[in-house]
Amino acid sequence: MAEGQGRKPLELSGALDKFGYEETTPEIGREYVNVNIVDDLLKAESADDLLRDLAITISRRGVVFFRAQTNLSNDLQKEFVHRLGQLAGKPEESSVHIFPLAPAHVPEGGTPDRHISYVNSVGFKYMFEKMPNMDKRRFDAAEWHTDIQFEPVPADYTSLRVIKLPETGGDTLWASGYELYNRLSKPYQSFVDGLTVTCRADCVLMAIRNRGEKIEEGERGNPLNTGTALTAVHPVVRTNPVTGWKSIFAVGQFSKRINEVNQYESDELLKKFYGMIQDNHDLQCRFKWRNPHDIAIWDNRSVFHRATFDYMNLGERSGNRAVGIGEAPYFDPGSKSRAEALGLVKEPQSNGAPATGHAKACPSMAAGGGAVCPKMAAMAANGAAAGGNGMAH
Ligand SMILES: O=C(O)CCC(=O)C(=O)O
Ligand SMILES: [Fe+2]
Repeated sequence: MAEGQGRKPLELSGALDKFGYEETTPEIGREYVNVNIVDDLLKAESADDLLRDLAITISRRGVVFFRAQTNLSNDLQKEFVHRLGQLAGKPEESSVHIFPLAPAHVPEGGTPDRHISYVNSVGFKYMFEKMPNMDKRRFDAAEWHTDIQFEPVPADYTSLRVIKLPETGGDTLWASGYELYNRLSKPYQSFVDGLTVTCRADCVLMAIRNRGEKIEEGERGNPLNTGTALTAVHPVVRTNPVTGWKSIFAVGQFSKRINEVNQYESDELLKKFYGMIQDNHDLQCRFKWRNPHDIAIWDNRSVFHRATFDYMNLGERSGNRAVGIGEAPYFDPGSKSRAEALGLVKEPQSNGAPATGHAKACPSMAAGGGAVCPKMAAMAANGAAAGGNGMAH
């Protein structure tokens, strides 16, 4: 049995209830208002309860934001992300990731630190200019991905604190992997459950080949993350140990090949998952960085994210990223989708379309086969909006 399989999801204690927040969209994202991570959480008397509840909240909402955390140093940011993971039950051997390449550019005032990745526009420019076949479009919007998916033991929580902002632009987007899974029909879910995907860091391997850069071969946050292969096999449907919910995990630039099907089918499936994110913007959220030291923390097990490179003439953008290492990904066949766990599953009609509102209560429509409700048809003819269960008859 894979490690973590059968693990019980974590429950909130309510420790965070005293803080105000706004849900970014119904599906994903939460922004806490007027909370200082250092004073109100890390150094609070009940820090463990607060941080455990925050980890659970990040895992449930996918991504959480705090504004203007000006007293959060690199060291505290690393401690923060590591403690979130520990309190949410990550294995003892997992710590904070070391990116396999040394940063191409440590921004002014930044100290070289192998546990911090500098997400810096000057560094990107340097990197992109040296990349063959880098077309304009890919320069404007990075690709959807989940961080360091090429490691055998990849990320749980990533924290990104943006320190230097352009005049405008540089928003980051997140998309819910839970909801990608929810939007597949039952037979499709059964088909993808249990498949595996090979992930590889081609961009890093290319930098080594083309620019002769040296790889960090020592432990990168876990004894299993070593060597130069930068390749791992993971489940296509991953169970999040904190929520117990299933998520599609095979999305983005590192996901190369679905192993149990032929090349053509693998290409099709990967394209389908990626396309579902692009076609369903109601499972995404977008964050506008407004102040230096705004911070986002997300759960890479169940969300994807994407940077926007639309600010190149509008000033430098620079962020400090600390990435926690979680557990080896697993698929627990006993786990549920988020919709099933929360009782949000809609009953399918015989034509496969989900029955909602009036359609559930109406005897004509419940008969299926595309039968039309006479009352709704009459109301539509009168120009009235038909909806809700209030029209049951
Ligand atoms: O710069 C951004 O908006 C996000 C970059 C990114 O992918 C990351 O920090 O993991
Ligand atoms: Fe990333």
